[in-house]
Amino acid sequence: MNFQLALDRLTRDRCFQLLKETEASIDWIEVGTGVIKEYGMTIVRDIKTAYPEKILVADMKTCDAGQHEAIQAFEAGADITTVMAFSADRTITATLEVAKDYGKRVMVDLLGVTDPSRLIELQNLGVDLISLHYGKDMQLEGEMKENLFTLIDGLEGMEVAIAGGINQHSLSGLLGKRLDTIIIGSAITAADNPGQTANDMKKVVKQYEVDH
Ligand SMILES: O=C([C@H](O)CO)[C@H](O)[C@H](O)COP(=O)(O)O
Repeated sequence: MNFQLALDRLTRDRCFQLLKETEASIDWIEVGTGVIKEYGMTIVRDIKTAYPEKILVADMKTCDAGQHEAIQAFEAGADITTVMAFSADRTITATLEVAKDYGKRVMVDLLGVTDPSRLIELQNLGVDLISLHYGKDMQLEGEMKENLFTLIDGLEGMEVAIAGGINQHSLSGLLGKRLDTIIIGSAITAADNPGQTANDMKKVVKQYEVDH
């Protein structure tokens, strides 16, 4: 299972500091939407240059102009760019086409999607990587709900990531689910000791994999 660190609402210096402290525990680095809005594609480029061996996810959250934004992300060095599942099909296919040209990938963000039939449509469009997402603002109303998983009931042939306020307490409850990537942001980035927290959380995941 991949462990993805989401860098959100942070300064550039803090992003690099956090990466230094956590790099041994993380597999994928996500440059968060707000960080990209603050610093542009330059920070995606600079992080990929500093960590070429890590998979870099540019959380573009594209919802239109798919071709242009995917080119921006991949030219900056992203391995994966994100596009919103509610976007027009044409936006999603345009993003997928660019990814194919670059030999890169697209993660489709399911934020706001409640109808499982959209998953079938996405699969028919050629999507092979999705993220279940309980948004930052939704988190103000409580923790991620179990019904998020109904979206992927019976789903096969797609890699599944999950994000949304996952912390040291909720992590273990996710490990029995059909998940390929766990995305963690503030539980690590706002921790007193991010390096230790990332290490502890990664250990829980690794131990689960050893046991199952
Ligand atoms: O995508 C995210 C969110 O929409 C803010 O841009 C976060 O990266 C994702 O939710 C993970 O962060 P946490 O919820 O803080 O774990």
